[in-house]
Order: sequence, then structure tokens, then C-alpha cells
Amino acid sequence: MQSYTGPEFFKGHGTENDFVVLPDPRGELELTPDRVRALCDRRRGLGGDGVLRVVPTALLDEPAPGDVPSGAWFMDYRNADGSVAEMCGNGVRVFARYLVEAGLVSAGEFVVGTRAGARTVGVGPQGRVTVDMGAAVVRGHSSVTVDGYAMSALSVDLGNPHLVCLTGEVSELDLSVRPGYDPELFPQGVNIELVEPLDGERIRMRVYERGVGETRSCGTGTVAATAAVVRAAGEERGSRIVLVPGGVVEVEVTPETSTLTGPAELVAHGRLDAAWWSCPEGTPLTVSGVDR
Ligand SMILES: N[C@@H](CCC[C@H](N)C(=O)O)C(=O)O
Repeated sequence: MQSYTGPEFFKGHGTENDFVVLPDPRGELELTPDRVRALCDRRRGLGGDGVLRVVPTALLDEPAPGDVPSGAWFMDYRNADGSVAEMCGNGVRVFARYLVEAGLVSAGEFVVGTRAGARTVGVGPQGRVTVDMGAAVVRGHSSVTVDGYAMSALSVDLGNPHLVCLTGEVSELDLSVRPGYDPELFPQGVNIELVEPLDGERIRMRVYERGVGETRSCGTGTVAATAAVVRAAGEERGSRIVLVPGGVVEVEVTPETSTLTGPAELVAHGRLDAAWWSCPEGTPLTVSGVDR
């Protein structure tokens, strides 16, 4: 008989960028790449674009950035392929929603720790969450190859790396294969956004995420895309509504910082099979207790 007494999990998404949330209040979960891949596997696991481990900064097993208060909750983010990333804009909104729903913080404004530094989040009514994402730093120009087409791209840093291509109709391009990019400039990989300006207020975006593949949304990507579009318009500040396959978010950029606002949903809660969690890699993941 299996015992579903392993780690607790939640499942959530922000504009269909979906995550497994693993509460780890005592800092004792060993999140190996194999476990991350199994959790994110859409057939043998729970399925997700990434994992969000919820751990007190004081119990983190790596040095936290200097601006993260030791009393803050830290978002230990992993991509679906098991790799570690610095920041996740949709993930941090889901993370914040979890903290409020679990009663770990009060709704309103609070700080979350990430590998990109401290991020102030505001959880409002109906699950809308705003995050101060910090400055979108433009690093220069590069190029990518998407679906056989060479395109110029703007390198934008949101704590994690992005290459933004301003282009025409984005829906026709094939993103099932990783776009080509300069590996010398991005030895750790890069997230690639295809962006179609629709009018002065709205842009459409698709994304190929480092460590995942094409996803339905990418919060840091929407900020990078807005920064690129605002810059292309010859402005240094501006806001855009960003249409992604999984929904809509709002972004504002200034020279000093940027904000991302959008939905964050929690859809399930349960416990992993304890035997799976402690057993050798390769054993199929089983779950139970999905109650919502
Ligand atoms: N989906 C995220 C970005 C997640 C990390 C990214 N794949 C990377 O490796 O940098 C977002 O919403 O920002």
C-alpha cells in the first residue's frame, strides 16, 4: 500500500505558465534535478513549467543576494529540465498568492527573496498580483534564428537573460525547436521572445523559455518585451498590455524599475507518495489528494 505522506504540494499558474509549489518551511527538501524533472513531467508527474520551493531565506542552502531580508520567504525556482534560474515573473506571483492563501503573510505588500534579489509584491483582490521586477537592463544587440529565419534581437536582463525579437505576425512561427543564438554571449542559455507590436498600447508575445521550451507565458519575458518596444519607440518609459497565449498581463517600465501585474491561480493541493520521494530516480511519480 502506498503512503501519500510525502512532501505537500500545490499546483498553480500565472497566465498558464504553470508551477508545482513545494512548501519547505524547515529547509529540508532535497530538490534534485531528477525530482524536478519528474514533478514537471506532464505524463508521469504533476506537470509544470517549473518548481517553486518555498523556503525561509535563513534556511537557504546557498548565499542569498544581499538585499534579501533574512526574514523573507525565498523563491527557489527550478526550470522543468531541472536547471536553476535566477527569477520567474509569473512564478513569483503564484508564490506570493500561495504565501497569502497559506496564511504565511498578510495580503498587501511584502518582500519575496529571489536569486535576482528582493522583489516587492502586492497581492490584491481576485488573485491579481503586482510585482516590482527591478530595472530591465538593455545589454545590446545580438541575433537569433527562429524557424529558419535570422532575426536581430535585443538582449535585456531581468535578473535572467532574454533576447527580444521585434517582428511581424508571431503566430505563424514554429517554436517547437529551440531557436539558435550565440552561445558565447549566453553560455548559460537564454529566453527568447518573439514580439509583435499591435498598436501603441498592446503587444503580442510568444516565448521559448530556457530550460523548458515554448510556454504559454513568461513574466520576465513580458517585461523584457515591453522594454524593447518602448525603446524602439524612442521612449525611456512606458506601459503595454501584453497578450500571451495563456492570457494577458500589464507591464510598466521606467529607467529605474518595472512592474508586472497579472493573475495568479492555485488550482490543486495534495501530498506526494513518500516512497517515490525517497526512492531511486526513475521510479514513476504517483500523487494523490488533489482536492481542488
Ligand atoms: N517563466 C518565467 C521565467 C522562468 C525562468 C526562465 N526559464 C529562465 O531560465 O531564465 C517567468 O515568468 O519569468
